[in-house]
Amino acid sequence: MKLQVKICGITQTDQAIAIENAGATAIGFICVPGTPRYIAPEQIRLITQQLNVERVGVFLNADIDTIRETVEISNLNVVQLHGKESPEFCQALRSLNVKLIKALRIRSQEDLAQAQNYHAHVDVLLLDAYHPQQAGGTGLTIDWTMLKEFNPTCEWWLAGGLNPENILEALALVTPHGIDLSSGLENAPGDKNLERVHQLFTCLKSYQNEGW
Ligand SMILES: O=C(O)c1ccccc1N[C@@H]1O[C@H](COP(=O)(O)O)[C@@H](O)[C@H]1O
Repeated sequence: MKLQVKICGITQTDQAIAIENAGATAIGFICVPGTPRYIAPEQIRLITQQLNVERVGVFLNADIDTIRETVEISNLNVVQLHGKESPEFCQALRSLNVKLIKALRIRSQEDLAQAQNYHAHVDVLLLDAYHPQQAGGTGLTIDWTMLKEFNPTCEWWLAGGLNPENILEALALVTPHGIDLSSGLENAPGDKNLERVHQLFTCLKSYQNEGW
């Protein structure tokens, strides 16, 4: 199966198109007001109407009505839940008919064990690094050696501090179905560095050529 590559925290149309052309399979938008990469639904729509790949909205403890309205206005087809949303909440979101990603912030095997409560209710489990104050986009990495035995019954994607310098080291230790990158490809929050994006896809070509 081809590795899924989500690039998150997009705020500019030209960068979104360049990142899609570079090989991303999903483009992510931060729908969390008050955070540095936040982008309003009407602005997201202007970008998503130009895209042909998956269009992901990232939410943090939002209610179902807010998520539904944002999905409709923004023309999203994937929802990523990055807060303390319960398995029951994930199940309720199935009514929206979007692909559902649940992020778990991992600092221990106990955090990882939470995955078993979610895999029946979502399409993808996304493992991100834990930070005591910030919900995401922290640039912190997970201790990848903790994930060696991780093998849920649904797809799983790796996130947290990935960048062109460390991606091959991570993928030598674990074999996720997808990867998700944000701050490791930025000039500043919300402003992607396209040179680093191209460096990433050059690294990934060598990974795919090795038969993964
Ligand atoms: O990026 C943000 O600002 C953000 C805000 C609130 C929730 C999630 C957020 N980003 C997610 O964080 C991970 C990893 O980011 P990084 O590569 O470590 O910078 C990614 O899944 C983003 O969707």
